[in-house]
Formats: sequence, structure tokens, C-alpha cells
Amino acid sequence: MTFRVAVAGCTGYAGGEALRLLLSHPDAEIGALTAGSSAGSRLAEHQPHLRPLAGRTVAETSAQNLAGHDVVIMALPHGTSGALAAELPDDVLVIDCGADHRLADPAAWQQFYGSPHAGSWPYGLPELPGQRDKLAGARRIAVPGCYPTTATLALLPGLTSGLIDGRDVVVVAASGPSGAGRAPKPHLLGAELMGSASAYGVGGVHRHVPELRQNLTALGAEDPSVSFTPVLVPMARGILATCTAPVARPTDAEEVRRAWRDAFADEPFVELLDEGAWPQTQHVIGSNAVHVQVALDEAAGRIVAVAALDNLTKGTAGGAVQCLNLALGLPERTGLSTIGVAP
Ligand SMILES: NC(=O)C1=CN([C@@H]2O[C@H](COP(=O)(O)OP(=O)(O)OC[C@H]3O[C@@H](n4cnc5c(N)ncnc54)[C@H](OP(=O)(O)O)[C@@H]3O)[C@@H](O)[C@H]2O)C=CC1
Ligand SMILES: CC(=O)N[C@@H](CCC(=O)OP(=O)(O)O)C(=O)O
Repeated sequence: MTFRVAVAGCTGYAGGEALRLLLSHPDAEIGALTAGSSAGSRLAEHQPHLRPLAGRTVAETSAQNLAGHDVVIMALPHGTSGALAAELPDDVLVIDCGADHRLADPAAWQQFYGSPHAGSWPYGLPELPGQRDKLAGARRIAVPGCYPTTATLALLPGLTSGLIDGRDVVVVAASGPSGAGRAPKPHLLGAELMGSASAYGVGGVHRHVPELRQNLTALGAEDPSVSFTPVLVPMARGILATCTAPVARPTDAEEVRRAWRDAFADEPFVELLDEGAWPQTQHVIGSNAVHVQVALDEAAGRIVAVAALDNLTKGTAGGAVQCLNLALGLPERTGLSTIGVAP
């Protein structure tokens, strides 16, 4: 089954990664490529690695230019996709990589984004219990934020098995600057980034806090609380999330390991590493894989779960393609690799 797909935001990091993956997807025919101020330029100026598309010209992002496609992937700044999606027919599969349609609670949206809520769409994290059924046949999908994908997958087995207490979750996650997009920002200058690591969005103010809380609730946590601290580190891509939570009942290392192993046994992209091996971002770069490891810290009475993924692949564009496959009834792994790049 061939589908024709447009990518809005084709000059950005997420749009470029979506195109990289779609070029290897056997069923994808790449249609319109649109952006904002770069409209009229050649794609090769922005995405020189995408040689098969080097001759293509970037069009303006408009409902008119996005018409006539089976799938539209939106990799646009927050606040841009709602009005645009409303102009597209209901039978077109629209996958939004931005935050606009992720939160079900309008008050949480208003508090953390400070703009009118565009509404919520099926959440594009297939690994959540029951979520694949909601994504099959869906025509609007909200791809999660990259930090929430990483931390939610790390913690998932602990919550679904009842081993961890969701009322005191702590997440510290290191990310490469590609997570911030391509638009120039002073704190992303090479001289600020290189050889340095820095926390930001500290103290419960990062906009992924309500999304994390929403996910913990979806995993069965009652009245969850999450303290989230993101850390910027000098690597182009990748997220490493260290997540801890108190044990909900007496347990041992064997039971903890079994819960994590069983939860991911049938997952195509999430893997519990062998005992003693800890996730490294390098091992998942360019792939849709998520590497997870877990330990019981008996002295602290907490479980520690660590996950690594590529923010641009499983954290955005790979997650989008995985959801696209599910929505169109294609095998979930189509066009997606779990093989990383090393060193
Ligand atoms: N980077 C990441 O790791 C992740 C990103 N996301 C989400 O994906 C989306 C895109 O992120 P990212 O690729 O990093 O961002 P970039 O800044 O790299 O790219 C943004 C894209 O949107 C286009 N654009 C900007 N303003 C407009 C506008 N007003 N109308 C139409 N097009 C516009 C830009 O085009 P132009 O070149 O013309 O400016 C560019 O193609 C964001 O919502 C982000 O939150 C989600 C998870 C992870
Ligand atoms: C390093 C960095 O700046 N990261 C981004 C998160 C990127 C992402 O996944 O999230 P959205 O899709 O919600 O933008 C941030 O902290 O805002």
C-alpha cells in the first residue's frame, strides 16, 4: 500500500529526520515539502544529507499546498498546527510532532503554554497500555515530547506492575541541543554548549511536567507527582533519562527485573538491557530503539530506571512514523531500524 505524505516544517530538525526515515520507508511517496520563511529555497540548502530530495524546492506551509496527500506530518513550532489541521479533510492522517494536541487538560495547557488550547488528539505513544487500539485507524495523532517519551518508557513497568509509587517520581534527563530545534538561540551557541552541561527549566516549570503527569496517570498512578529537571549536554542528539521512585511495597531485585523484562518482552523498539549494562545515547542514535535498565536501590527504598533514545528518532520523527504505520494498518516496524551507530 503506497501512501503520499507531505512534511510541513521540512527545513527543521524534526522535519528533516521524518524525511530521512520516509526515504527508507517502502510504502512512502514523498509529496509536498513546506516550511515558513524558507519557502522558495531549495531543500538541499537546509538538509544536505537528504540527497534524493536535493532538487526539491520548499513550498509555503498552507492547507492548499498540503492538500491531496494521504498523510501530513507537521513538524512546526508550537501553536502552528491547530488552525492548519482544522483546514485539512478529516480523512487525511495528520501527525503533529508539536505539543499542541498532547494535553487533555485545557487548564494544564493554559498554565504551561499560556495560549488557547487547540484540543487533544490520540497520544502517539503506542507502548502505553491499550494505546495501539486507539492509534489503529486514527486520523489525528499527537506525537509526545521527547522527554516524556523517554521517562514514561523507563517507568512504565514499575507503574503497570504496581511496584513503584507514582506520588514521588524524580526525573533528571540530559538532552542534546537538537531537542531545541534549529532556530538560533544564545544558549545554544557552540561556545556556550561545548565542554559544559547545564540544568534549565528547573523547579517544576518545564512544559513537559503536565505531559509526564498525564502519562503517569495513564499508567495507573493515582495523584502522581513528578519533579523533572532537564539538562543540556554537548552532544548533537540523544536523551538519557534517570528516573527514580519509591517502592510501593516490599520487593527484591529479581522481582523488579522480571517486571521490566516482561513489560517489554513484545515491544519492537523498547529493550531491557542485559544485567549490568547501562543505556548510552550513542547506542541508539539514528535508530528508533529505546534502551532501558533498572535497579533496586534498597538503602534508599527507591527503584532507579534509566532510558536512552534519540530525541529526533523515537523522540519525534521515528515515533511519528511508528504511529503512521499503526494508523494505516502497516507493520509497526516498517521503515524503522533498531540498529544504532557506534562509536
Ligand atoms: N527537536 C526535537 O527533538 C523535537 C521536536 N519536537 C517538535 O517538533 C516541532 C519541530 O521542531 P524542530 O524541528 O526541532 O524545530 P526547528 O526549529 O528545527 O524547525 C521548525 C520548522 O518549522 C518551520 N516554521 C517555523 N515557523 C513557521 C511558521 N510560522 N509557519 C510554517 N512553518 C514554520 C521552519 O521553517 P523555516 O526554515 O522556514 O523557518 C522549520 O521547517 C516542534 O513543535 C517541536 O516541539 C518534538 C519532539 C522532539
Ligand atoms: C534541549 C531542549 O531544549 N529540548 C526541548 C524539548 C524538545 C521536545 O521534545 O519537546 P517538544 O516537542 O515539546 O518541543 C525543551 O526543553 O523545550
